Amino acid sequence: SKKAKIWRNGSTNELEECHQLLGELETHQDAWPFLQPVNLKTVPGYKKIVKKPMDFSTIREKIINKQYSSGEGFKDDVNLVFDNCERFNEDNSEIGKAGHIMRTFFDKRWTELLKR
Ligand SMILES: Cc1ncccc1N[C@@H](C)c1cnc2ccsc2c1
Repeated sequence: SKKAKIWRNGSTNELEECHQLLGELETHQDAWPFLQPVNLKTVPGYKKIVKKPMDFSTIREKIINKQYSSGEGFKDDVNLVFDNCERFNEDNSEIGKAGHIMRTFFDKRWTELLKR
């Protein structure tokens, strides 16, 4: 059978690890642009430019509703948040800068999570 991935704390419950990491993302000081879905009615162009909107509250709902079968699906949605941010926002804008900071933070914690 597929070898169980052993996570940082020895748990094989990777979705619990993802839930904990989501909490760290949500409480990060630079998380504010990503906490709720972008309002497609009030942000001009967003609906057309960003094909698959994603945000931390939607990811939380998906964890709670067991819509992720593995940590990979969680990781892909978190990266979608940051990819959408780069697509729509200038790198040197307030939101663009927050996205780069949050992506760097996530990448570091994700790597730590995958180490024994
Ligand atoms: C992540 C993102 N990308 C593009 C546009 C918006 C957003 N975030 C929303 C919450 C948002 C919506 N409105 C404002 C107004 C000032 S910052 C901010 C942030």
